[in-house]
Amino acid sequence: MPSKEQTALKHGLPSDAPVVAFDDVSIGFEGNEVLRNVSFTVMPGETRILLGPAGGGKSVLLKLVDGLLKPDSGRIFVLGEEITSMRERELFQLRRRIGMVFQESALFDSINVEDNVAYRLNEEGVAPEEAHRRVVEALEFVELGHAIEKFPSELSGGMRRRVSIARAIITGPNLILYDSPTGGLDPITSTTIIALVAKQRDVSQTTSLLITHRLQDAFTLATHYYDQKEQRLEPLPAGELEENTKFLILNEGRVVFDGTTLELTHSEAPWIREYLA
Ligand SMILES: Nc1ncnc2c1ncn2[C@@H]1O[C@H](COP(=O)(O)OP(=O)(O)OP(=O)(O)O)[C@@H](O)[C@H]1O
Repeated sequence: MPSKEQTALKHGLPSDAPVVAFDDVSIGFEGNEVLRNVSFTVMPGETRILLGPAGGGKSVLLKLVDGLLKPDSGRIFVLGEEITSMRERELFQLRRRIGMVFQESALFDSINVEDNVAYRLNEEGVAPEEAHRRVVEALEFVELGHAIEKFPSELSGGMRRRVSIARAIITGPNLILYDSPTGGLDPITSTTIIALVAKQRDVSQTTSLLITHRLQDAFTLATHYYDQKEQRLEPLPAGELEENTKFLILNEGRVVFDGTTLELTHSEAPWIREYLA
């Protein structure tokens, strides 16, 4: 396992610098405040799981990280840069280092899997042979090498999610934002997607923020590691927790929990206990 310094170096950051930092961030729409005074940090190599009731502001938070929305107040730092005041051109550069897995996969139905996965490489003008090599590598990472010529309409929901993960990792991002990657999937297929999230965390040490509505997904990530040799999720020894996995829980736009798995499971706060019950 790489050291904290090695993981941070991979992100081009000093080891004590966060990959994402929110400082007193608020945003609202038409008079309704959606996030209120949100502050938290995500360190290099960390997988930060966002939980909370529907409408609590989780997707808005991810869009703020990607610079798709701007806060009304507060400051946001991503990969060492303050993005709050960035112009679109600078944001475009920064987004090249961020992979986004959107809700419902958001694939282009009129082009095949290869072209969907290669989309950002084509935008960047990467040579076709190089793009093909990287698409094959990304599809192999998500165990979908055989589907390269298929169209999205020919794929199952789980396969579509895997294609969207391949598309997000193709540029070798420093940060991945997963918006409900298991939403609408059955429990077995969800576990295959969570295994890929763990693989990115444990094999590539990529920092990520992940929204999920399934506590089961969250606790699987916190109690399992990706075994590269066996190519599957394995439980950590009894009593051990995955130390790079942390939680942020939002309720009605406020942070109601920010901490480790152990702190979460030992929380005495009535709202948290009820939420986890
Ligand atoms: N562009 C927008 N314009 C107006 N309101 C918005 C916009 N984006 C989000 N909202 C509102 O912000 C609130 C929070 O939405 P958000 O999608 O972030 O919640 P969430 O926690 O991700 O919910 P879910 O778990 O259902 O995905 C909702 O009331 C939503 O209607």
